[in-house]
Amino acid sequence: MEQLDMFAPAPDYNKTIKINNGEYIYIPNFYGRIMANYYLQQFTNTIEWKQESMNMYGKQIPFPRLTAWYGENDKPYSFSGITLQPHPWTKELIEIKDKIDHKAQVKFNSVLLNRYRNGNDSISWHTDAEKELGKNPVIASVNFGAERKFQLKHMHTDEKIELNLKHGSLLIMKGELQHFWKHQVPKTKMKVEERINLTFRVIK
Ligand SMILES: O=C(O)CCC(=O)C(=O)O
Ligand SMILES: [Fe+2]
Repeated sequence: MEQLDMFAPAPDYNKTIKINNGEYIYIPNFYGRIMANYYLQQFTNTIEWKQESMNMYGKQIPFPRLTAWYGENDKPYSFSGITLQPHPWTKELIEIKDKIDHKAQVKFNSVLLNRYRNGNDSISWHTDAEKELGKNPVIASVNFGAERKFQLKHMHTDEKIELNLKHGSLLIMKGELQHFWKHQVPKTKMKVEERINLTFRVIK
């Protein structure tokens, strides 16, 4: 029975992996160490990080991570009961967006940044299937800093997939994935450094 809790190892890198009801591509070395270090430092110092909170049963519960929203200014974004007005693109975000647009063959217009300060910061099971993202959204996620586990779980079959998202890596999720799979970055008891994640999206 223990097997039910096991996460299947990721089969292959750099090419499209077809799973039940979805597809993804994981590219561990999308950025080399020098560029990845540069972006980690830039984003740590220059992004307008905020501690947002969620209203739950009349109480304000802080998110277990810092967030920031950048992109085209006519595209506000709502999730977990909050609406964010984007900051304008920075030079570094545009550079990354151009490289990812090319790779994913999508013109992204917004990016949500998450900053996980230590192992106690996390994002719990959810989908990126908000109305504004439309049907079968492509989500491109870039990672800088500490390696953390990224887990996917099929909503109907409970099938699980786990990836260790490395410094400088890119993960693209597409097809039906957001309608059938939840994802999370769980807390960890291991001593980990900061991690910054950028998820590029198209807001319709
Ligand atoms: O930090 C990550 O890898 C995932 C972030 C995420 O799922 C989100 O912002 O929706
Ligand atoms: Fe997400």
